[in-house]
Amino acid sequence: MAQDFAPLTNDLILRTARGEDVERAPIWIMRQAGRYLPEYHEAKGNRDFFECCRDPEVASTLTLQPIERFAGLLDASIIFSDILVVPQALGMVVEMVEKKGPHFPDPLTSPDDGQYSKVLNKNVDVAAELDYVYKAITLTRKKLKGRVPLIGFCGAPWTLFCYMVEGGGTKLFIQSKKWIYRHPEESKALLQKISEVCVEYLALQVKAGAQLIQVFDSWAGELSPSTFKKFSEPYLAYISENFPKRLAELGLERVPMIVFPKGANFALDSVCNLGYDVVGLDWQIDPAEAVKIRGNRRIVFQGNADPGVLYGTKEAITETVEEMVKGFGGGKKGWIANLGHGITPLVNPEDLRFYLQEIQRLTSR
Ligand SMILES: Cc1c2[nH]c(c1CCC(=O)O)Cc1[nH]c(c(CCC(=O)O)c1C)Cc1[nH]c(c(CCC(=O)O)c1C)Cc1[nH]c(c(C)c1CCC(=O)O)C2
Repeated sequence: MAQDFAPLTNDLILRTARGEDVERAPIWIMRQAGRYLPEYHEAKGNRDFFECCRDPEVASTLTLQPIERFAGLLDASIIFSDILVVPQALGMVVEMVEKKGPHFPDPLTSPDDGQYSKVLNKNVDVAAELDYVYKAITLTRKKLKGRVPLIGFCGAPWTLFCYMVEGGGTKLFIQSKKWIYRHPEESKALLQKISEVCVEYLALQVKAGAQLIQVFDSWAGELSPSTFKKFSEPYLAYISENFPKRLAELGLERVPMIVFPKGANFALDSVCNLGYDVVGLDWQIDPAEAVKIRGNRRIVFQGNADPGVLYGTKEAITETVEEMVKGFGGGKKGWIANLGHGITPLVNPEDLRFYLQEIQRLTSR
């Protein structure tokens, strides 16, 4: 490692991800830095969202906010960035529209569209295009001073593909479905291109200081069992196979890999064979059922309470945590506590604190 970072004083999530027995389940929360925190709005001010991602000082400040607010209750940090920086690196314009979400003014409309071949043939300099992310990671590692490990991430090829063809969020996935059912080969070529960029991007995040990585397949649940096998799984497998190889080429040690194929519980059995150390679960699967499907495979689960429970009473939170802890077998092995998806806006941060405390209390026994 080129950088000289302080040694970790909490490596619980790394030991858990490697399948070791642990004293309690490690905890982190997807989207733990973000809009539910008043200090996020304060630090962001009226800066543009991607401007915050591109400014290492701001991005590292935002990454540290939940770690500072919930000191002793979070066992990992995740770099403040977005999955859509990869489409930007591929040459697409992406804007974040206040209160609306991401918008691509010029999405990929069809294989004959000039944009498609431009993106497909672009020689992406992943080191240069996303240099600001690596700088943010290195600065964050310095500021963390070894308190907790830092997670790097990217979007899964299928999820990024959806954004690139839809031009933003969607409920119907009309364009994505047109692409895969009318232009399967051209879709696969684009998915492959995205996968290659993701491998390099993740490896360079590790070089900069990321200590584990997560691949977010937020739209996996829009596919059928058959199309998930064709348009998502092969590319998730490409990443899990080639990312460690790329690390080795760069002289870097292997780091744990997490995959989160949201909504794809129908494919959990085969997702457990994709080559990832950790599989993220959403709240639509019973932990005990997931544990049964896992069998004796050396896979660690991550998740999975309904993020909506944080709008509930303390009693509802405690009951949910009790069920989750029991379902995952107590938390001494094989489980990283989280929510089943990102924390949502308007959650009271103190209710998140109670959720974290309850997990710690019920897994420390
Ligand atoms: C699908 C997706 C995106 N981005 C991401 C995903 C995968 C996870 C998931 O499924 O939720 C991942 C992401 N986005 C963000 C992070 C930062 C790190 C963290 O988890 O704390 C991470 C890991 C910051 C963000 N990314 C975004 C914000 C909000 C920006 C703002 O309005 O201030 C933050 C803090 C904006 C964003 N970015 C994206 C959308 C759809 C939106 C708008 C809607 C929303 O906020 O949920 C794309």
